[in-house]
Amino acid sequence: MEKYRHVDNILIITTINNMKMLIKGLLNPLACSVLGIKGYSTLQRTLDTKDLQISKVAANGQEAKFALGAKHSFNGTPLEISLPFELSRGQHVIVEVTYETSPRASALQWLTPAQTAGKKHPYLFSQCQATHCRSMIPCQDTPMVKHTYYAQVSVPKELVAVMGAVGDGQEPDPQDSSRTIYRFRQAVPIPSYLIAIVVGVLESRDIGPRSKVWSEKELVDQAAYEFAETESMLKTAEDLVGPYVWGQYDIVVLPPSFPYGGMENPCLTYATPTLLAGDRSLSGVIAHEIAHSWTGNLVTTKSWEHFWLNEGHTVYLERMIARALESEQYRQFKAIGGWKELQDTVNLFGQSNPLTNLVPSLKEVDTDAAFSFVPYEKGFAFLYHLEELVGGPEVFMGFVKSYIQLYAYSSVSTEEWKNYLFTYFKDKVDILKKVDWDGWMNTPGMPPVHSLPSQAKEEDLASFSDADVKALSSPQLTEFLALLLHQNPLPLSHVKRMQEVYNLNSIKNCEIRFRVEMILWVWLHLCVRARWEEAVPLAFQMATEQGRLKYTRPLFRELYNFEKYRQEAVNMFLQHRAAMHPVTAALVARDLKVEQSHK
Ligand SMILES: CC/C=C\C/C=C\C[C@@H](O)/C=C/C=C/C=C\[C@@H](O)CCCC(=O)O
Ligand SMILES: [Zn+2]
Repeated sequence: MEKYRHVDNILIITTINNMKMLIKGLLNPLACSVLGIKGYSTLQRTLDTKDLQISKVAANGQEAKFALGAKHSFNGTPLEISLPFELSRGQHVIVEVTYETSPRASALQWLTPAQTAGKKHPYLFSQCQATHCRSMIPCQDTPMVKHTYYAQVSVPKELVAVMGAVGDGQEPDPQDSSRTIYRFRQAVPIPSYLIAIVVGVLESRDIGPRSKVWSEKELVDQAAYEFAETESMLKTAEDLVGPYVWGQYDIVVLPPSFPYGGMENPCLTYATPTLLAGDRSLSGVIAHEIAHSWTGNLVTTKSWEHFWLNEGHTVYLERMIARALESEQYRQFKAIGGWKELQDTVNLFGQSNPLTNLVPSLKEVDTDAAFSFVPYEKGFAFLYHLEELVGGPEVFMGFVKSYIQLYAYSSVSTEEWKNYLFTYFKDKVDILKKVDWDGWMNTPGMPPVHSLPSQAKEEDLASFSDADVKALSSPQLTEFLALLLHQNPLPLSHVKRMQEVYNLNSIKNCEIRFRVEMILWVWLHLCVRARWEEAVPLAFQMATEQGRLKYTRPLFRELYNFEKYRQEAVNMFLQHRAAMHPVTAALVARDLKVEQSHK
């Protein structure tokens, strides 16, 4: 099968100025062969855009007429280009779009010097998944289309630019000696959501033969220590699923406003600074992002309805890496934690909410609002269930490796994945036919089968002694507290007793800034849910000092649900909104029933 069908290239020539990217994006020949073309005779080409100011379009150097279509509430505006000449089948044409981005581009967060660790220079980072690339580049903003790209980025010489691509040199900007040009090449075809750029006062440290860690200098040595296991994770993943095709594997630690734990941009994984626990206890997120180098970035979901193909397989592979590096018991421990995350999500969305389907309909649904742990943990639970049916982890990993080899560089749907599962396990078709496919794929709520190891039970909790809890490692203590979050709200007396015994509130003074971010988040969630007023100021501090959605949204929701502090929660959000990432601000506004901002 031709692996590179419809590969086209995007050339990005950009000058980064304050709050704007002035870009001349060039779409190369083959682009037009996939641009929603209705037929080779028509001259209409359509690209996705959002809040872009288009100044000029040319085709093979000839000015081309263009028009922006109807603006959608969250999907942006189609850019319709009329080519000034007829096209014949297979003909090549270069489409050149000159434009600039908006200060409110949803893919970009522009940080003032005050919001950075160094406090002297501004900072920019992009987050394109799922459909924000169109606010940065006019493109075919769908995971079913893959393209290579080459980029030339001009930035003030005090700043450094990195991208989700292999660096191709840098030199002073010939047009402005106060600026530097950085060049990048992504030679492996990728979907638009994996285009990534970070610009700031960045330093790097080598952490392996193909890996650097990047961040502001204030965090870079801590980050180098935290992510020192990267190469062993990469090698373990290669042993499991084949060669790493991307060349470089770097990690950039972003400012605390970054909304996610990590993001799998090829060659450049993004990481939240809340992973800098000081004891490498949160490196599972890096294993997750490394696993995406195969499941998600090489084999990609064809549309966001099939997102579970990216995330379910990646969580499964992440936990197989953990199994190889730690133990099968550790994989089970993480699986139990994942099942509880799934229970939380289903409780939050509602048992009958169709967005808790493994394959939801997303028609007219904002993917950011639809995002949850369902594709991750219901997807993992489903693959774990299949693993048990077909004969265990080694047998099922044979399928996963084969599926990756077959669909590498392509985009896949659930139906295609299922067809190959039946082909691969042709001697187990009778077993596979007994799977409750509709119950797993198209039914809301918890899975029809719970095949994970038994949960710690309520009575187990009671058996914990003070000494037991004090002996727990960070991840174990986090898991212990998370167990309590899944029970009914603790009485205020219990939470106060826990504070007496474990002195968890003092945890905020820990010498390493984020060491117990996760524990503190769970502990504060428990306290506010128990309506313990003494915990409220710390909860507000935690909810606003970092912007990881996994922490920020639940804390703001819990504070909003604490009647006495509802107005304070709204006021605190309004006070911090301008400094928040646009996606975080939009989602917390929705949670607190506050009007969206249109800055
Ligand atoms: C059913 C949902 C369909 C599509 C959603 C796709 C993307 C949603 C968009 O909001 C981007 C999500 C990016 C996630 C990045 C990293 C995650 O793997 C980890 C998030 C949890 C964490 O903070 O650890
Ligand atoms: Zn992921």
